[in-house]
Amino acid sequence: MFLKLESVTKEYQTQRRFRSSSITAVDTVSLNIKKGERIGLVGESGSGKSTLAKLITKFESITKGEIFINGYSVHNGDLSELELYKKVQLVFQDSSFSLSPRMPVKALIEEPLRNFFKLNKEEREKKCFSLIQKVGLDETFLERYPGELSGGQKQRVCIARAIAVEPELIIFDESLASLDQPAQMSIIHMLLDLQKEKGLAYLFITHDLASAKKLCEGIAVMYKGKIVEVVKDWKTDPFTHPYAKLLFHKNEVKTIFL
Ligand SMILES: Nc1ncnc2c1ncn2[C@@H]1O[C@H](COP(=O)(O)OP(=O)(O)OP(=O)(O)O)[C@@H](O)[C@H]1O
Repeated sequence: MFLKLESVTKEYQTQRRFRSSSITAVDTVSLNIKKGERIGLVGESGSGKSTLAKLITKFESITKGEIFINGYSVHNGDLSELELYKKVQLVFQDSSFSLSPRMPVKALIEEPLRNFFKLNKEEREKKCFSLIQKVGLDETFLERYPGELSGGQKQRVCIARAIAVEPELIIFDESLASLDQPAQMSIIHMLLDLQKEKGLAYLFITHDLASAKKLCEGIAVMYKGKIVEVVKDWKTDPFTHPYAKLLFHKNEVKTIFL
């Protein structure tokens, strides 16, 4: 098993007018993702999806439970930050804040290549060309600066940077939500091709079940901090939990009327 979540809980402490209370954002969640598996994580706003992504990538500390990558504990210090970063990449809804405005796209894509691989200048340039093409942009974009790109183009550069690391898992947290339908579809096709080529695993977080179904075979449904249902193949396995059924039904109705 590549990723294993065992009874993961995250509580946030809040302070209001001298009174402290806690919010359970993620509540005893267990989930497994195999190498090369594509899992959609769906659920309404506030159900704990982003918190779960932050726990897997150690952006947040865990309250209870444990997360394992290839059998190594993420929160108990078995993996260094660098090892974790090399294995798991996280792409946010608006990752453009991570793009330095003073660096051209080429330098931005070269950065992870320099950090993780021993390549000479020529090999690095070749890799940059191939990565920019993989995300559906042509090589002229390599000379541009982030400020000269549209939102969708910036997202593609962020995805190219994530792929450059050659991770085993990419977590997309509403990463395509700000893109129009054709741009979303073209990135989804690119991700499917890439998955076939490299055997990457994806955790695709969204509140839109329809887009999760386009990219993923498995769907995990989150509701009020808990994973209430996991179907390993949504084409054949029925949803049984009432909230998951409602979500699935809403999606069917939306598809019929579109
Ligand atoms: N830093 C924080 N401090 C306190 N509460 C938080 C914090 N971050 C998230 N929460 C709370 O945890 C719960 C889960 O939030 P989270 O962002 O994980 O939900 P989500 O499913 O990703 O929602 P969305 O789809 O709207 O992004 C929410 O009730 C939220 O208000």
